Amino acid sequence: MTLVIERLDCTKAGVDILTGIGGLHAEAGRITALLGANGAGKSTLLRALAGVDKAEGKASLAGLELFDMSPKARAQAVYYMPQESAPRSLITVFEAVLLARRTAFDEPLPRSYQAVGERLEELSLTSLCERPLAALSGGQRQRVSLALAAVREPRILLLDEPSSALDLHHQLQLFEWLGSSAARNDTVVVVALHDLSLAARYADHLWMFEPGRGVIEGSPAQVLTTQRLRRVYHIEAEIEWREGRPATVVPIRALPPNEV
Ligand SMILES: Nc1ncnc2c1ncn2[C@@H]1O[C@H](COP(=O)(O)OP(=O)(O)OP(=O)(O)O)[C@@H](O)[C@H]1O
Repeated sequence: MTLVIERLDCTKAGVDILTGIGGLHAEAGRITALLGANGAGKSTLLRALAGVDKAEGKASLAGLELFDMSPKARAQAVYYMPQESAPRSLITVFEAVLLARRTAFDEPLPRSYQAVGERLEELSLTSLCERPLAALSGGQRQRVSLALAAVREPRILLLDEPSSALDLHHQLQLFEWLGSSAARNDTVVVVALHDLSLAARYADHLWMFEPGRGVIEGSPAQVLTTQRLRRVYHIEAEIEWREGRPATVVPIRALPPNEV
């Protein structure tokens, strides 16, 4: 199963944010990372796919035409997790995740309890399940946001910088969990990321905003080149390879405009 974006255009407040984006694929069961500089349009692309931002286009997954779906069906099939983490509410972690599950599934309560328990366990949140959302740290709230997303079991999961508040242990744990969860559930997972080493290591496929070319796609080995990092991020960088693929991107220095 593959998400295919044939074309996508998005205008906000009279400004063209995305024009002529197309020719993009994201295979189910794999992690696709979405890369690009600040303001390139990563969040807008994910929000447009989810129907959160108004956009025109043609995108499909196994015969499902995203832009022809009712808002309700689209909200069930495609979930967008924003950069901001779960709200500082007084309901507990368990209640919040259970509510998300019950909103998405009409099922017997014990089944919901089981699904919620499993997701909390997988994301190391069991010990926090009685804690109000307002009493969590930033990283803990970001992991709760992931549980809120995962428990809905969308066919397409779009994550906007899901590891920005996480310590190193939880970053690695998140991407390992994401990879196995995508494969187990045959979910299309697209993750907007600034950390190129995480993208190199965990993504099978990359989409990258490149000035003048829209969004290009390819394997980490095809996309992550030092020349392209100069053009996209205006940096000098070294790329370390392990087992035939880029493993770590080491930023060396920010380039002044006359060197890009
Ligand atoms: N409501 C809006 N009205 C006008 N322009 C907007 C609006 N929202 C976003 N933009 C512009 O759209 C462009 C893309 O923004 P977007 O948030 O998608 O970028 P991004 O790649 O996710 O950036 P970042 O890495 O900083 O999160 C930016 O230039 C931004 O200023």
